Amino acid sequence: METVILAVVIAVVVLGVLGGLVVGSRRKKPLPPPPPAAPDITAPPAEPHIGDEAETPRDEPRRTIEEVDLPDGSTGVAVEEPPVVEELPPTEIEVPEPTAGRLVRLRARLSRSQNALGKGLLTLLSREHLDDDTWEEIEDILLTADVGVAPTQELVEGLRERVKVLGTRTPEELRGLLREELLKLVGTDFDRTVKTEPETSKPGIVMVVGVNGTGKTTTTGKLARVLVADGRSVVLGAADTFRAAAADQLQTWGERVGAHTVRGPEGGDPASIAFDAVKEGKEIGADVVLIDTAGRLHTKTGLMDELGKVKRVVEKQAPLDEVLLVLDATTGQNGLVQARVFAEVVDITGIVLTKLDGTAKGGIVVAVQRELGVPVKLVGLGEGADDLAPFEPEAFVDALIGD
Ligand SMILES: Nc1nc2c(ncn2[C@@H]2O[C@H](COP(=O)(O)OP(=O)(O)OP(=O)(O)O)[C@@H](O)[C@H]2O)c(=O)[nH]1
Repeated sequence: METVILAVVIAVVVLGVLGGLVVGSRRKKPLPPPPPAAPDITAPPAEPHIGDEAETPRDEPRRTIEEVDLPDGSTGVAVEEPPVVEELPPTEIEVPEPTAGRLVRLRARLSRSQNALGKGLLTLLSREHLDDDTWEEIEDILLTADVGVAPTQELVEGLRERVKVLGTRTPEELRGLLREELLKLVGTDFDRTVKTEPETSKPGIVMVVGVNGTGKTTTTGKLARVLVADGRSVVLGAADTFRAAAADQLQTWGERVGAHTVRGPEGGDPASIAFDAVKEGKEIGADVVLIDTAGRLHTKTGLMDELGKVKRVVEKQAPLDEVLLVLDATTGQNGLVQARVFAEVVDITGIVLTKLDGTAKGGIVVAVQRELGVPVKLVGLGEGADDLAPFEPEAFVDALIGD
């Protein structure tokens, strides 16, 4: 019996020792490194290029928002916040520059472009002997500046007479003489205010006309700024339905100063848009309605008739206070022919000479007033928003002859 017990004990001890050895050796063995996880290879996303369409995944049919399961909060998956769409701030209303003294402010542009006229005349007049040749040169300078034949002769005669009476001349005296004679030509008696305050009831109605590309839309926009600067409220009528971008262009001008634009479909009837603009101006109690019309060649009878119709339709509601003819000063004498035809179709009451900053032909101011008997009321002296100035003869002549 004892032998059996002993044998069992020995067997247990031997088994225990063997088991311990095996476990111990397992503990000491370093574990082999785990096999590297198979890399999840996906093609790198290609950089999108400007104009690329965003692709929809091809294997997933499109789902509507109702079909998309929202993750329930219990899964612990972080729910991404929807992106916050920032509201665009409303277009900021600009405060246009005051209109008073704009021409003086823009004088440098005028003098730069008109230098040849004033400086040339002064140089010639300063010659010791003013012989016939010199007077002819003076005439040439005036004609080159598009003053026109009759006004040129008047000016030369006037100067000749006064220089003779004066005898010896100082530069200051000559400048004074020339200034007076030029002022006579430009005219100081015209009423150059843009009529926007009707005697009976509001609003004042202004229509802007002219051939293509003279600057009508730009001028209408700038004029809205002039009026807003003077404290008036404005409605714009985009009756240029011919040029696709014209209504947008006008509306942008309007938005900048808080003026509403009445517009219609592209290619629509300009007369009905003009009518609606005046109607709206009346309804909201605006001070002025400015109507921009499409550019048209004075030689196209059909288009000129259409312009007459726009005027007549507007006048069913109230008479027009101003019909402004926009002339591009760089076209010089060609503008006169246009002016004549436009004046026949719609009574022109004022002239806007644009692009005077880019031409030495400032004499056109004189010529066009003579041609129509209508004053230049505004001049465009650049592409900037406030580069439209009420025309002031003194400031204009001073810019021509310099200080
Ligand atoms: N330098 C200069 N450019 C001007 C002036 N006035 C207008 N322009 C430019 O002339 C170009 C034509 O102006 P718009 O106002 O589009 O001409 P538009 O008469 O309405 O043109 P249509 O509708 O096609 O007949 C634009 O580039 C204007 O910026 C100005 O006084 N000086």
